[in-house]
Amino acid sequence: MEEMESRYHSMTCQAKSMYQLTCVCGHDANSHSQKQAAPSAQEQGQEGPIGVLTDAEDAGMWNVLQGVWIRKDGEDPATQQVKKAKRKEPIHCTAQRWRGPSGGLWAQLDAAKHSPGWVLIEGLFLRLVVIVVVVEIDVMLHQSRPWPWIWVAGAAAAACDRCLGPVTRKSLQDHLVSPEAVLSSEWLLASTLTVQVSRCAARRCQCSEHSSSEALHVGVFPEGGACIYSLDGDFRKFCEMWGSIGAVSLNFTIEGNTARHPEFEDDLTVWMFDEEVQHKGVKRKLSEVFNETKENVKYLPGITLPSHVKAEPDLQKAVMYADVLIWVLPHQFVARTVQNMGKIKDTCVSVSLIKGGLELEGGKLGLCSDLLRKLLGHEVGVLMGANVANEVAAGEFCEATLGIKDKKHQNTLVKLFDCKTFRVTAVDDIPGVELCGALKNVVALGAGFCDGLEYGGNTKAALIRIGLQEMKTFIRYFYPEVKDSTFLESCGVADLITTCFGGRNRKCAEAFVKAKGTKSWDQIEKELLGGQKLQGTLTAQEIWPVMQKHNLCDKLPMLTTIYQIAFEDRAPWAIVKLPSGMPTSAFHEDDGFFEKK
Ligand SMILES: NC(=O)C1=CN([C@@H]2O[C@H](COP(=O)(O)OP(=O)(O)OC[C@H]3O[C@@H](n4cnc5c(N)ncnc54)[C@H](O)[C@@H]3O)[C@@H](O)[C@H]2O)C=CC1
Ligand SMILES: O=C(CO)COP(=O)(O)O
Repeated sequence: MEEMESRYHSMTCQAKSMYQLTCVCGHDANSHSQKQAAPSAQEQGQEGPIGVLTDAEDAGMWNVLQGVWIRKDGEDPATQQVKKAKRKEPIHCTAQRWRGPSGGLWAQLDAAKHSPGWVLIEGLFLRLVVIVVVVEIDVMLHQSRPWPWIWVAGAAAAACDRCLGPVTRKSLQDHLVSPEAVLSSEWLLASTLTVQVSRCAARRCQCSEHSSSEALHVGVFPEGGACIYSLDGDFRKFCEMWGSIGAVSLNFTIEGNTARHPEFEDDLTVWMFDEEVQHKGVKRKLSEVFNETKENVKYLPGITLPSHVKAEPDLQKAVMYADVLIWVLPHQFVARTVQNMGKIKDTCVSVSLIKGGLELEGGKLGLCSDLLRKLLGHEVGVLMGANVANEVAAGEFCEATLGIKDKKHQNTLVKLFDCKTFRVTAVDDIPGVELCGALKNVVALGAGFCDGLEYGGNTKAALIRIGLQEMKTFIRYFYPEVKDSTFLESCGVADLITTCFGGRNRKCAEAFVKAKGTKSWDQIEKELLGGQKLQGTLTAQEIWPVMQKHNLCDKLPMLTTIYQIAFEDRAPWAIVKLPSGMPTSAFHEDDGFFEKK
């Protein structure tokens, strides 16, 4: 788990500076090294007697800023065994230093605090070392792209952006070496390869701000992982650049945000459940048409998505390198999809946009995100809100609520999703967010009945209010810890309103009433949704046995009535004949809804 966290963390831009070894006196490794005259890159490898122990000016503590340190165990620093490990606590060193054959400077661990060993405090050729586990080498090698230096190039390009504008990845790749060369290489050889990369970056960066000596060096450990060095050790600049490589392997990013945040990779892969569609009079695969036209002609016609969004019909290929899986499919397909997914990265995190999929499990109400968490074995957050798809795709302003516990993931995911037209607020209330998303679809059926009966705005507003009240009662029954404030987020009241006015559940429920019992829900779904799926009816069926089992029907008269109209032939007008004596409001000022100071 620690390893997983470390890997994922390393891909986050928030982790920018944390792998850096810094002396606790406040200097970073670089500033220490600048106590002496800074030699050229070529000279650095020769500085100090190779393999001879020397005394530095200071013994002391070093901080591992990016959480990972490189060490050798045992008394003898000449050992070939190099280990990477996660570490948050400072490292205590003696004043003993040892310079390895490739110029790496090792400090002896203080035996009073650690088991015998050595820690790398300066990297090859340079004054400071930054070790970053970015991507596993096998992942890089099996990418359809030519070679991992694409990612390196991404960093180099970002480094040059300020002076030259974007440098294309293609042009940088021309200078790069083959992956096989690295696989067969020793770790020291990898450092030779880095020179080629840095030359490549330097050639493209000729402004006074980025001299060639500021280029990045990137090496690859034979056992996996990448190692990034800044040549002359300008730590601040390096940190800025680090952001661009740290999360650059996020395979799934939100279009638009990739342009704003260079730390996310451009590619956005969408697993597209393949089906045949008629396109310009010819039967073709949906994914093929999408990749050609960038339009999902079946599910989101009329919207052209940017060129870096790619459809992948092969589920296993689509997910195998993803760092973030974003779940947006009707909940009835979730379990089957997970079963067919094959291997995913250990460090993956999921975000579910799925509204529905509730299940009673041993008296507890299970959520779709619980199922995903159980099947996938990794962190699952939820993103819900007033987000009718075609409006979001058209770039109209809206908000969403991210429910997630883990702060590290929260920061990255907010950055991934949040933009000017899609504002994301994070809360740590997963059940509150997710259940609001699921239940509002049932209330929307009530709003649709109301429209089918051609009642006016006041009536619908009353239904929305009562619906929100019942949502809260239901949710609190199973999850008493759910916060009142969650209902005021986009996932609560806002999603309820938009769905009751513009959603598919509303639309189908209106048609259901107008058909006066002549059409089934399946028929209406087929006629009106063109292959899309209705979630509110399924969710109503999911919660009904739960409400019965827990004697909630009396407390939830509107949800009960909606179910009875939808599935038990109750007359639609019953929606406005709710029993009297219901609580007039679940939201009194004194129950915490308006959070007290
Ligand atoms: N459409 C919307 O406005 C929003 C939808 N959601 C939620 O996202 C989830 C998905 O909804 P939509 O994208 O609207 O889907 P949808 O209701 O339009 O259903 C069609 C989708 O299901 C996929 N599909 C069909 N058969 C499949 C199968 N056998 N296996 C896997 N996938 C299959 C199709 O490829 C297509 O992407 C739902 O839980 C919904 O509540 C959340 C926010 C907004
Ligand atoms: O969830 C949605 C908007 O946030 C979409 O709602 P419908 O499924 O009712 O269209």
